[in-house]
Amino acid sequence: MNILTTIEKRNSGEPEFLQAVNEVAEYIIPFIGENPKFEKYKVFERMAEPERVLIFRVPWVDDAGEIQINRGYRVQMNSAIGPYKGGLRFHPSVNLSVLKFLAFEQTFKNSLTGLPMGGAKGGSDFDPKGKSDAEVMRFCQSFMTELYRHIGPDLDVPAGDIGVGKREIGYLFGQYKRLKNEFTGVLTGKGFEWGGSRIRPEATGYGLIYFVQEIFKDEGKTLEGKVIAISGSGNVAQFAAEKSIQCGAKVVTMSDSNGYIYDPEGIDFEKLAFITNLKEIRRGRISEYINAYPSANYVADAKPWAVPCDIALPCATQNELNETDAQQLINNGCRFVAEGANMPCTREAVAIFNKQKITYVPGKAANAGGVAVSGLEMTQNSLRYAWVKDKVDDRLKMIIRGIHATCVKYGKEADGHINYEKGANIGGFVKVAEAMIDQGVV
Ligand SMILES: NC(=O)C1=CN([C@@H]2O[C@H](COP(=O)(O)OP(=O)(O)OC[C@H]3O[C@@H](n4cnc5c(N)ncnc54)[C@H](O)[C@@H]3O)[C@@H](O)[C@H]2O)C=CC1
Ligand SMILES: O=C(O)CCC(=O)C(=O)O
Repeated sequence: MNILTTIEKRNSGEPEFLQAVNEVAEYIIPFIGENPKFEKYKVFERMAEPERVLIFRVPWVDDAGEIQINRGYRVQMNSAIGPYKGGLRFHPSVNLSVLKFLAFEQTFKNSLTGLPMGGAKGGSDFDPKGKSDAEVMRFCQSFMTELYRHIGPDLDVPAGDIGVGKREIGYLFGQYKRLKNEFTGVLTGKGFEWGGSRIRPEATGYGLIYFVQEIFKDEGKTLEGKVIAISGSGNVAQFAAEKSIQCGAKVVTMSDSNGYIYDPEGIDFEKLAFITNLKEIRRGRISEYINAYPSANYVADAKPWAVPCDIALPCATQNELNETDAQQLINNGCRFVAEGANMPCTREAVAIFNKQKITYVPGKAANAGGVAVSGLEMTQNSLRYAWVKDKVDDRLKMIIRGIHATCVKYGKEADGHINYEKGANIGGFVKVAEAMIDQGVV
């Protein structure tokens, strides 16, 4: 039976996970064909099977005194090159398939950073939207009351993802410290005052723009005056927008799960500060933007891909950009797509980008800046030291340059076009695969 048939049979009913595996397989299976040792040691088959999956009950009491029950998960995918590392997602759509796809992607992404981090992901179907701070705290405490047994600074170091920001990391860290009676770097994305790294909040969004700048640099271009469509309005979207504006680009859209805003004059620093306050403090909806800035439009129940732009940065969630969106973006002049989110483009959308030679950068390369700075936070915690902002930012730029170079090395095609997806998948695979062979059949 061929490799993919076995994996598909074993994971039937997990569409997101199989989508992620199929994407990687498209490039890795031919690569394995040219490098038979990887076949002999069944490296790809082993990489597609998590080392461990934890599923647990998370009971908590809401503000009305009612008992609520959610499901918690941690998928510890691969520890060949370092401790498990990857975020926690709190969102009603969370299930095993989604977390396995994210943990699988994370393994390749972490490898690309060049830092010693394995791959993991976790979370819960808990929805923080509409919950009080006290409810979020009680949920986080209950979640950590089980998770703490399975993580540690040299074992597994979770961080944030959708629905998990500084507030949630604080509650999770507080409970871990209380249960273990020790102050260690068991989570990243911590507050600066208690072990967090400078630039970690900004890192995913900034890293995404640094990656686009690397591509433009090779072509002798800059971001000055470029029109950018961004989806999402959370952590990644906000800091991708901030860095884009700093570089002289014009950001015209942002969105949430209810719809998007289109501001043809561009979202400037003041307007972005309004969005940050709206999302991080008031926890409101993006539709409120047009009350403050009436010259912008709000489009309900839609994604921002019909808007003319030079560059599209999907920064919300998986499968948010399909083949119709891809063709519409191209018809409107878009020539660059870089994923701030994990797997936001469907396979059909990517096929259209590849066929029409649109520069497309997958999330495992383009959004690796976040986990890279998490890795630097782990380093600082081990040193019991805190680097200044510029030092972390310089390291982030250096890591992104390295990832770009790896993609070019493995992804350059005969006609000079760079297939970043091919480059990222092969580049991420090689290091993990070699480590797995070195460590025997485990
Ligand atoms: N936070 C980080 O450091 C990293 C995050 N990512 C990825 O970036 C994406 C966004 O994550 P964050 O910004 O951290 O989360 P966040 O919770 O700060 O923001 C999520 C954003 O996505 C929107 N969203 C969620 N579900 C949606 C849906 N079904 N349709 C449309 N919009 C939706 C939300 O309204 C919000 O604007 C995710 O795919 C995440 O896995 C990737 C690398 C690192
Ligand atoms: O910072 C981290 O450890 C995880 C970031 C993350 O979840 C991701 O890269 O998707």
